[in-house]
Amino acid sequence: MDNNKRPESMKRITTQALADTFIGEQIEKIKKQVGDKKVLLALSGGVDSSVVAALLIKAIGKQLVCVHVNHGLLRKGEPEQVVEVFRNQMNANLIYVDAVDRFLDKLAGIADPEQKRKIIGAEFIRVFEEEARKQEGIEFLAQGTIYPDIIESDGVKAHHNVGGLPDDMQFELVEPVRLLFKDEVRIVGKALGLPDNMVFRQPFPGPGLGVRCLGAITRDRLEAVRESDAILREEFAKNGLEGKVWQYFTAVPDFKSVGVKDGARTFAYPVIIRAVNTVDAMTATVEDVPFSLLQHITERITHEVQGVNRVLYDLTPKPAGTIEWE
Ligand SMILES: Nc1ncnc2c1ncn2[C@@H]1O[C@H](COP(=O)(O)OP(=O)(O)OP(=O)(O)O)[C@@H](O)[C@H]1O
Repeated sequence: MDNNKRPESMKRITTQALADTFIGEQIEKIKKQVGDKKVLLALSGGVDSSVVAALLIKAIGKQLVCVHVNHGLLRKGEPEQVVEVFRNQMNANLIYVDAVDRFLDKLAGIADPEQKRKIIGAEFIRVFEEEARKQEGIEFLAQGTIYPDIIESDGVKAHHNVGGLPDDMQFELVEPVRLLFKDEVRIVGKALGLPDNMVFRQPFPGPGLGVRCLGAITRDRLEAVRESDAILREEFAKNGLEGKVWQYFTAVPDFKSVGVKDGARTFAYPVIIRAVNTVDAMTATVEDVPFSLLQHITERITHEVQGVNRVLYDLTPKPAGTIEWE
């Protein structure tokens, strides 16, 4: 049987009951595959790796070693939430790596988006590899590969997660959600007791806020992206747009403009708001956000976020613009 093909008889997981059955089956499978050995997992706090972590914790408890890398490019509150949910609530074996300085030092002065992405990806593998080498007796690597990853890689085994590890570090893979579609992964995550804001999280680029802090990343602009993004998310949630708008975020360009505050001249950065809807990410339309809400968000960002004196709303559909700015 082709392990990479979803059997036609497999029912779409649409209810908690179906999710519970799936969870029960996977726990048995994982126990059988892993035995008393140790499993390593890179845990981003995104839906896929979080669901895999929760499943494995249920199946093998502390035999799972989760590694969460804080590279400084995560959204506000995310690294804290990973620690709270997995270490404090689920009692998981979680290694939290503070690699903020390491990533930001490597990225200093790098303005080209492609180069930024490459540096972030390569540094992530390096940090993960270092942590893996500190562990003894790891035989398995768990991954949040999902069915679209397999379909997109055309049946070739998808090492979508931590591909790039050196040859002497090849582990047997544990991929319990590999035959599931995203909506099913979310239902399974909910059945496993993961918080809604983790399970129904909007898509987030791999390089994180790094590609929303446009041009060469600086700490002040990165904080401006993180804080303005948190305000945008809070206001969208309060005003019924969370779960309705497909993706929304802020970006901060690397130029300043003149403004005025308390009667004095300012020279500070603008924040760009983007809020789009799409079916397949190939094209996207701009959300018609109520003007009064945009005004309120502008008021909050210009008052609460350091070093910002303007807010712009990106009205560009895809095409001509892409969803992300970099
Ligand atoms: N900061 C991080 N710390 C630990 N692992 C990470 C981190 N960022 C990414 N990963 C690992 O790389 C995988 C792929 O990351 P990517 O950002 O492409 O997200 P994804 O495919 O949507 O998965 P997820 O929903 O788990 O984030 C993640 O599933 C996770 O295993």
